[in-house]
This record gives sequence, structure tokens and C-alpha cells, in this order.
Amino acid sequence: MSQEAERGATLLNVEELSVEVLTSTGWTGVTDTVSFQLRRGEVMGLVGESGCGKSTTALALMGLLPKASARVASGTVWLDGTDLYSLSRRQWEDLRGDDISMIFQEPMSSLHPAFTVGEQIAESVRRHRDLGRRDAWQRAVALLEKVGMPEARARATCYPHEFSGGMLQRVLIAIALACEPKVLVADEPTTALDVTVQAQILDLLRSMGAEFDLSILLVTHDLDVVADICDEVVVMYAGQVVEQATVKEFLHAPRHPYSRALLAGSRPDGDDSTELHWIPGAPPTPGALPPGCRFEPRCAHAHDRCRAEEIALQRHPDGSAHRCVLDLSAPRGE
Ligand SMILES: Nc1ncnc2c1ncn2[C@@H]1O[C@H](COP(=O)(O)OP(=O)(O)OP(=O)(O)O)[C@@H](O)[C@H]1O
Repeated sequence: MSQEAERGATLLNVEELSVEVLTSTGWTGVTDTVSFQLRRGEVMGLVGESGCGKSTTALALMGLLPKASARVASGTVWLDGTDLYSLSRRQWEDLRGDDISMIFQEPMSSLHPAFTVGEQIAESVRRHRDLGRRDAWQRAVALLEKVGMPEARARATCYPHEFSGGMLQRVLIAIALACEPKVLVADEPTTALDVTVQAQILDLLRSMGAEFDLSILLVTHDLDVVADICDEVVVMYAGQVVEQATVKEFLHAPRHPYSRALLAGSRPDGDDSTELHWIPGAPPTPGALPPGCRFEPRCAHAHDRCRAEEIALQRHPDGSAHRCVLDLSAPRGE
């Protein structure tokens, strides 16, 4: 079997995506030629410290960048063979929900306070499927049952403020899955929840992913979450992809010094916290990038070449990639 077949066919192909945002000095790049491939049925973690461009990337591939302050400068996103940036506004609206859905950290901000959750799920179903009100309502109740909502029929008639954060995230997952999309983009979906509820929502995502044959792009800063449910990882630093690897490769033999630093920092002695908060220094701000490698000022392995030239992303035959003159994964011996 070819390596491509073993890893599954590519469903979402992000090619050289660069996004700019409007700052006091004008349009400034915040992501730079981001490329990765999400395969069918795969759960991919998009990780990196705060400000590295994870959410911007996620919004860009949903066509949801805030128009006044952010724009795609270059690059292409293909979803199952469709060039997303060639779509009209109307086609984007049809695609979102139908083929690709997104859930956010704060479920409350995605729901309308004045409508019951059942109405909101049914509305999402009706927007994409030719169903009458009664059938859409039945589907909403069935979806709530599927995402583990107790007493789904009764809870469908409740308003968002009547739910806990974890239950609201289940409602959002029900809306996201209402039309059985191919891809779910989840931006820190468990960050606002307490630890027990986080585990339940991750279990739900995992089981929904398997049941619906979903590909999931999971934006997270939590490496426990990555280890728990992801198959593949894309590591971003200062707007660039610095490593793409299977979770196993990433956890046991990361190639890039930044990946290694994240992993080391997520396991401080006597503390099982996995927040990415400890690497000395801070990522550069978008308008003030160092010459050469963007991680060089914080890198324990840096040398002259890293300061002198930009480092290209190297692609490897097994589908992984890294952006460094070194390869720290000694066992693979490159
Ligand atoms: N609409 C915007 N206008 C101005 N700057 C923006 C906008 N959106 C993002 N940025 C800037 O782009 C950079 C990347 O932000 P982004 O939210 O994508 O990072 P992130 O990795 O998702 O971080 P976090 O984990 O904190 O959400 C940051 O410097 C951020 O301030």
C-alpha cells in the first residue's frame, strides 16, 4: 500500500496560505505560506503558543476572517477538490455547515439567546436540507440525543442560558454535525470547560468523528489533548508551520527545536500541566520578525546560518515536514 493510501486521502489541502491583518502601520502578515493536508477521517491538532496564527488559519479556511481587519493575501484552500477561494459568498454560505463546520471556545457567543436550542439546531438543518419544520425539529432532538444531552426532547425547548458550558458545547457540536459535514474545525473547544467536562467533550468529539467519518482540525494549546485524540500534529510558530508529524513522531521524536521545547515545557517536574507557557522569551510580534529563522532568538540549537537565512519547510517522503537546518529526531537519522 502506498504511504498516501495508508494515511488516507487528502480532504482539506491548505497551500501556502498567507493572511494579513490591519495594524496601526498598515496590512501586516500574521501567517506565512501555511501548508498542511488533513486526510479523510483524521484528527489533526494545530498547536503553538498564543499569537502564532492558529485561529487566524482556522478562520481563513472557513472564510470567516473579519473583513475590515483581516484578509487572505495569497494561497489556496482545497476542500475535497473545490478551490474555496474561488467560491461566491452564496456558495460559501452553502458550504459552511454542509461540508465544513466550526465550533469555538465560547459556545454562548455562537448561539442566539432569544431562541431555544432546538429551534437553532432545526434552523441549521433547514438551511441546508429540504425538510419541513416538524422533521427538522425531530432531527434536532435526535441530534441532541446523539451528543449525549439527557432528556433531549425537553431540553430542546430550553434557551442557551439554561445550560452549563459543557452542555452548550454539546449543543454546538449538534449544530455543527447537523448536516454531516466532512470537516469540523474546533478552535479550543474545551479550554473554557472544567477538566472532567473537557474529557467528556473530547470523548464526544472522538466518537462523533468516528461515527460521521469526520476529519477534525483541532486548534489547541494543550498537548494532553493532542496526545489524547489527535492522529497528526501541525506546529505553528510566529505564523509559520515549523513541523507536521504524526502524533507518535511528534511526542517521541520531534524534529524541530520548537516542538521539542513545547514538549519539554509541558512536562515540568512535579507538575502535569500542559499549558504552553514557559519557553523563555516570547514569540516575535507580526511586525517585528527577526531575520532568518523566526525561532532563532529563543532556540537552544541556533547557529550562524539560522540568523543569516530564512529556513524553508522541508517535506519528507512519509508526509511529515519540518522547518529547521537540524533534525532532532535522531532515530530517523536524517
Ligand atoms: N482581526 C485582527 N486584527 C488585528 N490583528 C489580528 C487579528 N486577528 C489576529 N490578529 C493578530 O494575529 C496574530 C495571530 O493571532 P491568532 O489569534 O491567529 O493566534 P493564535 O495562535 O490563535 O493565538 P491564541 O491561542 O491566543 O488564540 C496575533 O498577533 C493577533 O494579535
